[in-house]
Amino acid sequence: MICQSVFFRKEVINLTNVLNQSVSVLKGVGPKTVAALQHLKIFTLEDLLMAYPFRYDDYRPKALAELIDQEKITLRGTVANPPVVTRFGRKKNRLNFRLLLDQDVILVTFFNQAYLADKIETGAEVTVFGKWDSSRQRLTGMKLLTFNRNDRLAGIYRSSKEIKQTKLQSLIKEAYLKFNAEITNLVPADLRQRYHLLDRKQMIHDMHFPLSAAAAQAAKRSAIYEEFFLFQARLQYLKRIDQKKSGLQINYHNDQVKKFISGLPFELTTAQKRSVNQICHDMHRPIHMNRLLQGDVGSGKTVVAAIAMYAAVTAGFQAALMAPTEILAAQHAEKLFQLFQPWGVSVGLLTSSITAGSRQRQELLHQVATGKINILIGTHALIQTEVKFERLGLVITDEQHRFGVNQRQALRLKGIQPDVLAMTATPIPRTLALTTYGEMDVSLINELPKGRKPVKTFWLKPTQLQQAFDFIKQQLIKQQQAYLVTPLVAESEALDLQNAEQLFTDTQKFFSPEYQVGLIHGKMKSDEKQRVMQRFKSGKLNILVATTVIEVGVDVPQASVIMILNADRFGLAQLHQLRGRVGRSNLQSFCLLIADPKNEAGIQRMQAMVATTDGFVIAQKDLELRGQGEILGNKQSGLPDFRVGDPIKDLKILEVAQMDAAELVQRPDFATNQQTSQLAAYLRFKVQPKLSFD
Ligand SMILES: Nc1ncnc2c1ncn2[C@@H]1O[C@H](COP(=O)(O)OP(=O)(O)OP(=O)(O)O)[C@@H](O)[C@H]1O
Repeated sequence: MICQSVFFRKEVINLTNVLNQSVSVLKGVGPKTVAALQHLKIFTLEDLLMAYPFRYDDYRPKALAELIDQEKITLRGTVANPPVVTRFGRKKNRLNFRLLLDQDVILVTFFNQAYLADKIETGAEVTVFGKWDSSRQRLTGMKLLTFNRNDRLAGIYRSSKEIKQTKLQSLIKEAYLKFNAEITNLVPADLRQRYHLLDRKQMIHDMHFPLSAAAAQAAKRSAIYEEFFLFQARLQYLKRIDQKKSGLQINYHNDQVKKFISGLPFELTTAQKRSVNQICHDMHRPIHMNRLLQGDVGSGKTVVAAIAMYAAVTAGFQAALMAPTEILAAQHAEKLFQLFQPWGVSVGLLTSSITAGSRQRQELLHQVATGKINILIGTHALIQTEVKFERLGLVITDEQHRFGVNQRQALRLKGIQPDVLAMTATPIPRTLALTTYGEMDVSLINELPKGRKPVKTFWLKPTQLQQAFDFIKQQLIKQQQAYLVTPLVAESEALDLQNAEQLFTDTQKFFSPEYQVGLIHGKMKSDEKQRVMQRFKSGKLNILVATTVIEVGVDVPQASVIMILNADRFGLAQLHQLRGRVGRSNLQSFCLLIADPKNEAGIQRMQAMVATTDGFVIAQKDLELRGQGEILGNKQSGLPDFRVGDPIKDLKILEVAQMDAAELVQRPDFATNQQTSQLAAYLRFKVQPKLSFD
């Protein structure tokens, strides 16, 4: 029995390997085509087979009576007169001929395809795909088809300049014809039966070459389930491996950590305490920690991270903190420096503006490598190969969805199994959180520090700008500070900068000479930005005019008002982040949204912001509104890219597939059970190379 199952597993892996071969095994696929396919994220035969069409063109000839106006259809008939080519404009032409269909005659027009004239002979039968105009009884030809009795729905794929539609279609066809025997089911039979899903081979066939629209639809339903199921299974499998693997045991000094906590200028909230306990418990276990710290803006994640880092240092380890922007890295470094100085913990800051090869950089790297620096903070500069730690025990990533999985893995590579803590303020609903962070354990900070007052939010029209300025002045009189934010409005960065500069000038005019105004934007050099930020923090500047560079994490508790111009240009998640820059102390804070939205979605976004300050409610609303019109900051949700499934539109399928995958993969007999061994082998194969750094 044991022998059999081992043999069975080996065979499965071999089969998996066949489809994991490079596309170069196909006829006529040389290095150029390989490179072109790679741009479309197609590397292996399996990628090619799973590069599904985004729509279908119907190549089955229809009868005139069946046609609907403006529909793309195919007609087959006899050419009634020789084609006439008329030239117009500089390089344009039109080709007209009449097509006889039983008793009816219709006009066919091809634009700028005069070369087709040679192929259209009077009396010959032709098949034309095009757009039907019923009022003029005219077909605008798009394609002259070579008639094939088996023609059906033709898949239309995402193609590129380097690799054209027809080439892609023929490659997929070839891959399917040659290798379809290697396609094996990954979703176990009982789940396929339960949801009436297609066999995988049939599904892939019908996704590419469906016999009917209904067949394509059924295949798509199965493909969406499979995609979500495999995604989640992979995350769960990673988690399973992580749980089994031995990790670092960080024997921190409990008394020292307690002392450190009681030395903080405030009492931790219950949610912060709970998170600290969970993190410390994980670190102490000889099992690898992979935890997500989720908390709304201003909920106090940073101090929790600081306690974890301090704990690691008391056990003789180093810790690293990776932030998404230089401003944020510098802010963290400054705060942690102050916090840790009395405790004899050394903090270093490494960013790309400390230039390569400079003395300062060499010295810092040396101190990190020899363990003189206990805590290193930085941007993605931390993952460069030149950075070597003496004894890295804990890695923290801030706003982790901004880092790719590879970047996170590269940082982990730097220690021997360091524990990992990721922090995020993105309040995504539970189901979607599972999709993004499914392989992680989660600590949730679901309360704000005591005494915090919800930020009062007002929506004003651009004509009320004067009133807004007056209101801001009242706050400044009370020694408080203000942010004025302009979004990226124009296509060109230069124009955006002009907008910010204009606002800066207007603001100065209004508030000078009593109040000092600063300007910060993405085009400034990083040390310049930091200087401006520093002046704002120290209170030398009363107002900071900013583009969205201040969006994440900036912490200036004395700032109590934020005004956002053209607020309807932002997505809800981004507005919530921006608003989170105020309300970070006991001061009553205000958010003024200046907007004149042009569409319903914009109006609803403004209303949602006024109605609630709860990040989870905002996130839910964001999902509902998504797709209704262009919004900036769409990428903020941090959701992975799927090929066929849409995690928002297909949320129901996502939920079911996630639950099924999680349940299956965590079963003790997952790898050996006949039902799931195929899937286990597939996951092992998919996951293994990526984990080589472990
Ligand atoms: N328990 C607490 N009581 C009072 N103040 C606190 C508490 N915890 C944190 N703070 C303060 O609240 C402010 C916000 O905390 P922090 O910067 O850690 O929030 P965050 O969760 O990282 O926010 P964001 O996601 O917006 O960056 C800081 O000034 C911090 O010193």
